[in-house]
Amino acid sequence: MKVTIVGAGAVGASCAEYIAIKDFASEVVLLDIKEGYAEGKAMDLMQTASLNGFDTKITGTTNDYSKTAGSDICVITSGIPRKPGMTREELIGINAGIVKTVASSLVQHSPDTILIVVSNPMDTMTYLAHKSIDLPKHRIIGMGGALDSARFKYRLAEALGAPISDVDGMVIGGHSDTGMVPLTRLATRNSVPVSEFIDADRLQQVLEDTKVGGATLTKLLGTSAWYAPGAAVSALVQAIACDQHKMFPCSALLEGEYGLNDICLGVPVILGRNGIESIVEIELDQKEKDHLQSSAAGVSAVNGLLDV
Ligand SMILES: NC(=O)c1ccc[n+]([C@@H]2O[C@H](COP(=O)([O-])OP(=O)(O)OC[C@H]3O[C@@H](n4cnc5c(N)ncnc54)[C@H](O)[C@@H]3O)[C@@H](O)[C@H]2O)c1
Ligand SMILES: O=C(O)C[C@H](O)C(=O)O
Repeated sequence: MKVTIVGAGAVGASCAEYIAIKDFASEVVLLDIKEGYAEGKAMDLMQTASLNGFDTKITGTTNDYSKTAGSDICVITSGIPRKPGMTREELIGINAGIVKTVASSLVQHSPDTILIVVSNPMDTMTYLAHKSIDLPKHRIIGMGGALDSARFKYRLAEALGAPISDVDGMVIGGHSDTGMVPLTRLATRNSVPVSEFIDADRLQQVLEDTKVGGATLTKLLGTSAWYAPGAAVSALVQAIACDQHKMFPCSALLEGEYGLNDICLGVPVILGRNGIESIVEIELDQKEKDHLQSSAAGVSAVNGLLDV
């Protein structure tokens, strides 16, 4: 199993580290445009192998796509992160050009790959990948919902005073400060609705904190987060590589599902060796449907800024 990660920055390197520690891939290639950077990150990570007990071979390259040839899975994390006070959508001007070029270079060398898009604004960058390269729709996946759901579970556990392993919950919709749809109605503690443990106001606070999870960290760190994003990407890569058929909310190209068309948006999908094995259509109540529709409208408006 060969995995390429483009962008050896904070998220790309974190993702490579988690993949290596889980030890399911034979090879991880890090590629970056900055001279020597990916080579340095790869060497540093390889010097953790004997300490962390993994056999995954990590190599780095400065923009040489021939080294990525034959990758089973490619991850795009290249591009700029936001600074405090910015939205993800403001990154479109620089990141669209980067994602378009990187995606087509990757597919040129790995025509059978499954592509995971991470760069922001992620739903729009995933849509751009669909529009600009020739891969079947189940092989282009945007990562956002897995991260947002992990943050939702963190906030739920905090509010409930429960261990995180006790709680379950999912965030669908756009990966943006306003577009996320945390499904509070369906969140549980050991199968019991969380509304049995906390009141509506506290649950609303959990929802609001979840939606601004990325912005909160950006304010604290001065740049956007990388540990949980890297872990979330590595979970998707593992689900595909190991054909786990696990369900994650991912940004998928919708063709009628949830009443939406010609848009990439976070919905529950089953991930396996073919990428998106299926899109799961869950029954939403009217309020959730309305939130998903307005989230889609927001993403569509940003997609409209693309030159595709
Ligand atoms: N989808 C998500 O949930 C999620 C989570 C975290 C970060 N992100 C996004 O991921 C992106 C990366 O974030 P980061 O914190 O790792 O940033 P970073 O600045 O640490 O790393 C980005 C790397 O991309 C490289 N790069 C830029 N242009 C390139 C090109 N054309 N080819 C190859 N490499 C190139 C840079 O040299 C840099 O090393 C940002 O757009 C950020 O918003 C998304
Ligand atoms: O918040 C960001 O800009 C980065 C990423 O999308 C995140 O949610 O951490």
